[in-house]
Amino acid sequence: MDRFAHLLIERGLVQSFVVPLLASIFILYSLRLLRESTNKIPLVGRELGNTDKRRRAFIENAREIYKNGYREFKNRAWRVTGTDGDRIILPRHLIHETRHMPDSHFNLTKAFEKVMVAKYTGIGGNQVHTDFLAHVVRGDLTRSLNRINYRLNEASAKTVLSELGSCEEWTPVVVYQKLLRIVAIISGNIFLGPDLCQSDDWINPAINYTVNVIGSMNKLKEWKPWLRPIGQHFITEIRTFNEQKKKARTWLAPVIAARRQLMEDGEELPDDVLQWMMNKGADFNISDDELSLVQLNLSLAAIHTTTFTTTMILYDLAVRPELVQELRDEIRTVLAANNDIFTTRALFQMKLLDSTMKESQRINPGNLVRFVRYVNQPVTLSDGTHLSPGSMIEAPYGEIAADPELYTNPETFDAHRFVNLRNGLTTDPLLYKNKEQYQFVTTTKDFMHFGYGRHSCPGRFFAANEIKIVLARILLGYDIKMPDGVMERYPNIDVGLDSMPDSTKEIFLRRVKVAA
Ligand code: HEM
Repeated sequence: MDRFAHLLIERGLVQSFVVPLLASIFILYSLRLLRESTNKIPLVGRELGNTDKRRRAFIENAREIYKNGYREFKNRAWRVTGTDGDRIILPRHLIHETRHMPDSHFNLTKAFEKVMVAKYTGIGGNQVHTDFLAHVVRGDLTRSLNRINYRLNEASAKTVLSELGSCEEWTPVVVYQKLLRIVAIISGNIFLGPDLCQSDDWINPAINYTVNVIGSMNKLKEWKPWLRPIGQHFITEIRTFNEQKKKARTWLAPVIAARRQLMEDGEELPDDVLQWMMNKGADFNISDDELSLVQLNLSLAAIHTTTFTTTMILYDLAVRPELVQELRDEIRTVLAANNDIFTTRALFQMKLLDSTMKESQRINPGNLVRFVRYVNQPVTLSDGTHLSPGSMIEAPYGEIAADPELYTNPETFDAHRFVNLRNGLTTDPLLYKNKEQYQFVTTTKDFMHFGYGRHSCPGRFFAANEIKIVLARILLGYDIKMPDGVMERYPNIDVGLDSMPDSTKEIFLRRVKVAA
C-alpha cells in the first residue's frame, strides 16, 4: 500500500487527479447544501414556468409577483427568481434583527457588485471606495449641514431662477430635465465648490455618468448571465462611461494638484466635499488619482436619487393646488420667524413640507425593495430561516409602504399623514413611543426608503435639506398647474423592480407676481 501511494505521488496523480476530484466532491456537496437550504424557502411565481420564464416575468411584472408574495408570506421569508438568480425576501422583523450585523455576514458592497454587474461594468464592487465615500458623507457632509445650509440657500436662489426662467406667462417645463441640472449645480456647489459646479465639465458627467451606468446595467441584465461576456461588447454605454471616467480624471487632476499646493503652503482651504476627501484620502489609501472616480460615485449616489424624489413630489403637487397654497403659507410663516433664512431650525419647522415629501416617497417607492445585501457567511435567523453564503436578501419595501396594517388608507395620498402622526392628531397604527420617527429622514423597519441599519443612506440629511430648499424656492417663486385637460397625476414607469417618474412630462409654471 505504501508502495502504491508512493507511486501515485511520484507520478503526480495525487495533484492531478485525487485533489481535483476531492475538491469537486466538496464543491458539489456544498452547492447541494446551499440549494437544499435555499429550496426550503417558498418560491413565489413557480407556476410561471422554468427559470427563463420566471426571469422574464420578473422584468415585465415584478410588482404583481411581489404583491402575491407579500400577501401570502408577509411574516416569513420567501423567494422570487430575478434577473441574476433567486432573491430572498425577508419580513420586517427579520430585517430588524439583521440590521446591525457586520459586513462579514451581510454585505452591501457585494450586493452592489451583483446588482450593478460589476464584473462587466466595473462599477459598484470596491469596498474601500464605498467605505471612504460613506465615511466622508456621514462624518463631514452631514456634520457640516448647519454651516453649509446658507450656501444651499444662496445656490438654490440663483439656480432655480436661472434654470426655470422667468415664466412671465404659463410656460411648459419638462420638470425632470430642469431638476437634474438644478440638483447637479446645487449639489456640485457643496461637492466641488461654487465655481467648478457651474462648469459643463462637471454638470454633464454628473448627470450622464449615472444615465450610462444604469443604462448599461439594465441592458446587461437583458442577457442571460452566461451570455454577458459576449453581451458586454454590444453595449455602447459601457464604453461611454469609461470615457467619462477618463475625462473626469483629466479635468480634476490640475484642481487637485492646485489644492495640494495650497495645503503645502498652509493657505486657507476650500470648504467642500472634494477637500474633505483630500484631507482623509491617505487614511483610506485612496490616491489623488482615484478621487475623480469617488467623486463620480458620489454623483451616482446623489444626483439622480435626489432628482427622482423631487420630481415625484412636484408631480404629486401639480394635481393638488390647495396643498400648494397650504405649503406656501407654511414656508412663508416659518421663514418670517427665521429672518428669511433656511436655517436647520427653519427647515425642521416646515413640518407639512416634510410630511408631504415623506408621503410622496411612500406612495412612490422608486424601487420595490430595499436593504439589498449579499450573504457572505451562513446565518440562521431567529425563526430558523437559514441563509446560505452567496444568496441575496432584501426587504419588500414597496409592499410594506402600502400595507393597510401599517398605514391607514394606504392607497390615498395624504400630505398630512406624517405631520398628524408627529403631532399626535391621528392614531398611530405602529404605536411608536417617539413620534419624531415619522420625520422624512428617519429610517425604520416600517419605512425603508433610505435603507436601514448600518448602511442606511448617509446622504439623506443633505438630500432632505436640498429638496426642501429647492421645493420652497419653486413654490414661493412659481404657480404650478397641469397642462389643460390633464387631471390625473402622471403615472410612474415600472420596469422590473424600478418605478420611476416619467422624465418626459411637462408641467406649467408661471412666476408668482404678487405675494398672495
Ligand atoms: C432622495 C435621495 C436619496 C435616496 C432616495 C437615497 C437612497 C439610498 C439607499 C436606499 C441606499 C442604500 C441603503 C441601504 O441599503 O441600507 C443609499 C446608500 C448610500 N447613499 Fe443615498 N440616497 C439619496 C441621496 C444621497 C445623497 C445626496 C448622497 C450623498 C451626498 C448619498 C450617499 C449615499 C451613500 C454614500 C450610500 C452608501 C452607504 C454605505 O455604503 O454605507 N445618497 N442611499
